[in-house]
Formats: sequence, C-alpha cells, structure tokens
Amino acid sequence: MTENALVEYDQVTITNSYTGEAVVSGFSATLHPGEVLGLVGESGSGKSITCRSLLGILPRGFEITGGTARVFGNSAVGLSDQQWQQVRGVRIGAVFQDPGSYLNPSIKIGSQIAEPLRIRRGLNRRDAKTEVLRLFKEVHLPSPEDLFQRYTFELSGGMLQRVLLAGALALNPEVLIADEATTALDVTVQAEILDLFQELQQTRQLALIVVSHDLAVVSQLCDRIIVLRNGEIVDQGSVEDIIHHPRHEYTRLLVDEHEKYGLEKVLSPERSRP
Ligand SMILES: Nc1ncnc2c1ncn2[C@@H]1O[C@H](COP(=O)(O)OP(=O)(O)OP(=O)(O)O)[C@@H](O)[C@H]1O
Repeated sequence: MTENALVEYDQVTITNSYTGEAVVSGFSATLHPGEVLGLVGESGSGKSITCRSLLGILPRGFEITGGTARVFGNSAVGLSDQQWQQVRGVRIGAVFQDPGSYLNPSIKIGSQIAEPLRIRRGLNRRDAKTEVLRLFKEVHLPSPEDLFQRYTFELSGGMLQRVLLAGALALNPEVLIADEATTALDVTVQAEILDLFQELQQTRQLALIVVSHDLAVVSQLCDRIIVLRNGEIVDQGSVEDIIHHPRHEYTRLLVDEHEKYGLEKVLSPERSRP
C-alpha cells in the first residue's frame, strides 16, 4: 500500500457474473490527497463501473474478481454495507449526469441537502439550514435563502448540478467523483461548472476523479489521464503526454476528434505548438 493513498487499484478486474464477461480488466490507478485523475473513453468502456466499485454500488451481479482494490486502506471487496455507508457520501462524494434524477421533486431542495447533515452529522434543524446556506454560497448559487424553499422543477440544469454538488460536499469528503457531471449541460454552463470543480478542488484540497467521454473536459481539470477502451487501460499520462504524445491509436483518434473544438482552451501556446 502506497503511503497516504486514498484509493489504490492494482490490476483490478470487474466481472458481470451473469454473462461471465470482464467489463473492466487489469485496471491500476492510485489516488493521493489533492490529485485530479481523469478517466476518458467512449460509452461502455468501463468508466462508470470503475467509479461505482469505488462507491460500493456495483450493479447486481457485478463483482471485483481480480487484483487488489483498496479504498482508504481497506479492501473494497470485503467491506460490509455498514462499512460502505461510512465511505459513500462521507469520504467519497459523487455527482453524476442528470442531477434532477437524484433529487426528490416533491421535497424542498433545502430540506434534501440538510438531511444528511441532520442524520450523519447530528445537526439540529437550524444549524443544518445554516450549513446548507453556507454550502449553497460555496457553490455560488444565487439567493441561497430563497433557493432553500424551492423545488427541483424551478431550477435549471446548471443550478441543479450546483445543488447536488453542495450535497456531495456536505460531509466534507476527501474524494469527489464527477461522472459525466457536465455532459448534459450547454457549453457555457458546462464551462462554469468546470471552473467551479477547479475552484473547489483547490480550496478544499479535494482529490477529484473526473469521468467523461470528452477529452476536453478531463484535460481542463486533470493532472493525469487514463484512457479506457473495452474495459482496459490503453493509455495514460499527464495531459501533455496524452494530447501531444498519445501512444495508442485510440487516444490519437480521441485527440483528433477534439482538436477542432474544445481542446484549444486547455492548450497553452507551448502545448499547442505543432
Ligand atoms: N447495470 C448494468 N447492467 C448490465 N451491464 C452493465 C450495467 N452497467 C454497465 N454495464 C456494462 O458494463 C460495461 C461498462 O459500462 P460503463 O457504464 O462502466 O461504461 P462507461 O464507460 O461509463 O460508459 P457510459 O458513459 O455509456 O456509461 C458495458 O459493457 C456496459 O454495457
């Protein structure tokens, strides 16, 4: 175990036991405090399944069948439901695509974000509300008091993602997973949310795992990128390595595909020199 590693996966295989198919194989990655790791690859390449294994929410029938998967020093294979509850949402927060589907449309937004603070941190109603308003400000939501009383249908997609992010940060996780968190948003809002991730990562010294099919998104945020294809790592390295020295043909395709739009904002003049 590397000293200080929050997550340490070594040659991990995840299998769909119904079909016998390995959906992720030989996956190795280590995440230290404050590091930003990107997982990129096309649909079905195993990005989400890998993240779900970190949260203890693999789909039914899916299991880790090979390698060593350690989360905060413990084997992810042997953790009980109770132990996962001390990890998921507590030490590892997560936000996904389609934030609205993770919130209850018939309960006011503020109460939903306050709930984990009351249950997990034991705050009373007033203190939980104060903390939610602070979190809303931290994610730059306008008029937090007003927002506290609103319902999901009254908010835009970008605002909902900020609300979900506030919820994911409520218990001060050390790791945040952003799984296609900006995919459904329009370009301007996507840029704002990416800036927010960057800001939060720095102010909170979060370790961040950014999952996207979009190389521009991971390039903007990440120190290191892993390229997945059909459940296997085909390339990995720094943003510069991946963009300028892609080793695998598939990475080259990803770079070519994105060259015309998106990547220029993460390429410094030095980086974008032919
Ligand atoms: N709930 C599930 N039941 C059955 N198979 C699944 C399930 N979730 C994922 N898979 C399969 O596992 C493999 C990896 O999928 P995964 O969702 O991790 O890919 P991904 O790279 O995140 O793509 P996407 O962005 O489309 O979710 C795929 O073959 C997919 O069909």
